[in-house]
Amino acid sequence: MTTDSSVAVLGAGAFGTALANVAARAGRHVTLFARDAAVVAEINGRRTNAARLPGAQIHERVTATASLAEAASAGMVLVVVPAQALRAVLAEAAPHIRPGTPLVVCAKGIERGTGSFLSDIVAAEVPAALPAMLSGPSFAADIDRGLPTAVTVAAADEAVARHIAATLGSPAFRLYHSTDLRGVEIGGATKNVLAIAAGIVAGRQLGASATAAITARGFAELTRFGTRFGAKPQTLMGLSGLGDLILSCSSLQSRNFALGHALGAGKGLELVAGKGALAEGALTAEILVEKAREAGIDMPIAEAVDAVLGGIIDVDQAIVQLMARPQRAE
Ligand SMILES: NC(=O)C1=CN([C@@H]2O[C@H](COP(=O)(O)OP(=O)(O)OC[C@H]3O[C@@H](n4cnc5c(N)ncnc54)[C@H](O)[C@@H]3O)[C@@H](O)[C@H]2O)C=CC1
Ligand SMILES: O=C(CO)COP(=O)(O)O
Repeated sequence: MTTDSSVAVLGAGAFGTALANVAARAGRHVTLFARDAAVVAEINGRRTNAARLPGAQIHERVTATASLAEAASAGMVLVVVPAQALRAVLAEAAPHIRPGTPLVVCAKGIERGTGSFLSDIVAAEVPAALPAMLSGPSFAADIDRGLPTAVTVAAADEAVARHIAATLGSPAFRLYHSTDLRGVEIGGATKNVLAIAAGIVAGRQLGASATAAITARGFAELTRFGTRFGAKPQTLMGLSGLGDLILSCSSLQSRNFALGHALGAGKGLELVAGKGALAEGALTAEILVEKAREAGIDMPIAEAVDAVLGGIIDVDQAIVQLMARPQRAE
């Protein structure tokens, strides 16, 4: 592990910007990589990132750069680009990342096409780095306002996970450490798909009982999938699994929930897609369902979300299908 306490954040979206401020508040010098020169100028000049994190004041210890090489040589690197962009960003950054650098993926998803989990992409693209995952119930806007937030950080070596927690932690941002990388990344990827289902239920005004049912049965799916792929049940029941599922299935602040809500309220897929907000669950649903089918795991809610997003069935057909499933033991 490197002893350099500098932190880089690759990706100046909502979450990357919030995490850059988190690291700065923890006393670190932070380099924030944004690919857009105008965003770099705005962060370094006005100390704002109005398009991605409105209202945020960028900490004085954060310096933005458009140079991936400059950012990637920090002592710790947080990668906060959308899951589907992770491999390309890492491939470009790899030559500049020093061996033994903790490389903390803060995205949530599964790679389309390959079915790769995100920590496996790190291992493939930057084999000399130390892969880690940071995930849990945490809206960028809440973190940035200094509201109390708790997340999990996982790395294969507990000392690495502890080091990341110590580097980023502050009174309002609490990190629990774990060695269950797989559990942490599966919780984040899967909850996004399930949040779309919960959003549909709310948007269709099916009632609070239905929301609780879809969340609980969604958690059963998340647990089946996670344990099949090596996650520890304890991790899935923690912040990065159940905790994030509860948050994302209950708040319009979640872009995944909001996408489902719009669908449930009768908006067409084209209209919803045109809104432009990143909903990782919409990008992960198909590959999640494919992996589950291949592994023989029953995930009816995720399948329904995928079928609705694919335009194969409409929202009402999805509800009928879920309710008409044969009765079974819980
Ligand atoms: N916004 C939130 O509250 C939270 C987001 N996350 C996760 O963080 C990840 C990023 O989400 P947000 O920051 O919210 O998204 P966002 O849509 O606000 O920003 C994404 C950023 O990634 C950049 N980007 C996209 N492709 C890129 C590439 N190839 N190279 C460099 N930069 C690239 C975009 O320019 C943009 O600045 C997602 O996987 C999301 O699930 C996790 C927890 C909370
Ligand atoms: O992951 C998140 C909160 O933990 C953010 O949720 P959305 O990506 O659905 O906005």
